[in-house]
Amino acid sequence: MNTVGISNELHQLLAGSNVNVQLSVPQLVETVLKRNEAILTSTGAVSAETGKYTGRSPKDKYIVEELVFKDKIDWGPVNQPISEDTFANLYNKVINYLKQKKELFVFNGFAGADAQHRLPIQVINEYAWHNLFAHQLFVRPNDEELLGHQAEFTVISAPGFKADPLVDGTKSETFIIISFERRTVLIGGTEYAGEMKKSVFSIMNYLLPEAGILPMHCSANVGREGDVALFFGLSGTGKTTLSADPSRKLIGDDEHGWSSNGVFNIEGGCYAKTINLSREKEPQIFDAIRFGAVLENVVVNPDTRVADYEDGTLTENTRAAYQLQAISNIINPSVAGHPNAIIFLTADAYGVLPPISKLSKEQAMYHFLSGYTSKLAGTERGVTTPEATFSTCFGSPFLPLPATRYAEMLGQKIDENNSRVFLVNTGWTGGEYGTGSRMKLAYTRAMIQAALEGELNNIETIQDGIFGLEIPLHVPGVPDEFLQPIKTWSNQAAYTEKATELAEKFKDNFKKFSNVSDDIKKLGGPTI
Ligand SMILES: Nc1ncnc2c1ncn2[C@@H]1O[C@H](COP(=O)(O)OP(=O)(O)O)[C@@H](O)[C@H]1O
Ligand SMILES: C=C(OP(=O)(O)O)C(=O)O
Ligand SMILES: [Mn+2]
Repeated sequence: MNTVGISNELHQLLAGSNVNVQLSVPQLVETVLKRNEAILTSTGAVSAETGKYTGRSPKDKYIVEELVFKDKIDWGPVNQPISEDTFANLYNKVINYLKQKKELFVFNGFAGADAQHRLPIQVINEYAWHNLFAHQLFVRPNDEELLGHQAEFTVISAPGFKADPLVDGTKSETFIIISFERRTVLIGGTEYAGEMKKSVFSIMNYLLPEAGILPMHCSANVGREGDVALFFGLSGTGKTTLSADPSRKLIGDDEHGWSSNGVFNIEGGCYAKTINLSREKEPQIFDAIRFGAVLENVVVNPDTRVADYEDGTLTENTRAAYQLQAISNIINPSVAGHPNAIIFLTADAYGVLPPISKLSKEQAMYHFLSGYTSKLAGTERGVTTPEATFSTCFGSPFLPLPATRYAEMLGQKIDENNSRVFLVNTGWTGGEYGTGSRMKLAYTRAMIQAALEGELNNIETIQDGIFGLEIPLHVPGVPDEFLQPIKTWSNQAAYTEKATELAEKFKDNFKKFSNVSDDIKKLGGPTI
């Protein structure tokens, strides 16, 4: 076996296995096709299907309850405890399972584009296409970095290994378990590649705050003047779509750290939704899907091998994974200065939040902690229509520490850097989900452009009567009446009723933040 780059313990455990370490992208593509794990498509990308699991399984995600970490983790439905024994038992079973495979695939690289703050990681895969995904999504080492590479965290993904809940102490056949003590993520039972990247993100959400760095579930790009913008949002709210902007260089589409030097990407690639993807609306993403890219659950014509992005038969959560370099205007390495503008994206299925509004400092903190949005179909198992949710910090599924820890850091950083904050509704307008329609992407882009270019700094605004948000009266390229939700509803009483219902939900949800300052409680939320 080629043992270069395998940690000692694993080396012993996997002795005798045929381990392919650090295959190149062409080698991986070749292997994926040879093993019939995926098919080649007309653009040169490969396309894989993941069977039963086409989105994340949050209910099957655990953190091992280890003494040193026990008091730090925010235990609950997101961070479910699992015992050390349960983990050890599953770990051994997974290793034994992997040893029986004809070949395995290993990627050595980093989480974190900033050399000062990165985490050396190792990803061990049963499937070659998952290893190709790891190559695209994580930060690749150069030759010199590879020589000195010493993994500090290992991700083991064995989708073909299914747990037996009765014996193994899991809830289902699927498990995603993080052990901070053994510095390992163990994944079994699911083929959805997103689990690998999001579990590494969860690890970084634990490790970075200890180093004084704020980890963020956001995309980021930089303008001609070097001005940095962040786009926070839960899945499907537009982080990837809106950060791909021909007039701004992409830093990253999903996970970033904010240190005392500025922001850096945690990843080396993007994971774009491809449902209804068109070259006309999203040219950069469309063109990134070429050789080396991995399509997931996209329906492909078996003869022409043309991908049909309109087809959501397998899932709404169809995806493409590609390295950042597949986008033409990126910043490399993915490191930039402090954010000038911060945008909170929310896909409001009630259709009552303004398409863009300016937030005061208190409102920014209130909305960051609230993290109101809708879970959109597909990304999590079982969600088939938009579901209103409050996801603290716009990323609660990935936060091992209490939300207030991240919020305090954000508040301080916004103060220090005078970053402007906007709330952008990329969800529904003219009525709630079902009667209204999804916000037009071209309008959202126009509003974001205006915000980032400073055009909304000193303009006339009107205060929303229910949420207290400052709504601009005019935005270039967007009809005035579109800016105020009440004007987009045909029945204004119905609007008020729905908006009030949502405002009450905000207030109920915020009750759990008892330690938050009175200013944020009084000035941040709905005014009714
Ligand atoms: N107004 C809008 N703003 C942003 N995205 C929109 C809008 N209308 C429709 N969409 C679609 O919503 C999806 C947003 O998903 P994505 O950018 O991948 O979200 P995230 O990266 O936050 O998970 C894309 O498929 C995009 O085409
Ligand atoms: C990959 C995911 O994130 P996003 O939809 O934000 O890209 C996910 O939540 O599984
Ligand atoms: Mn995304």
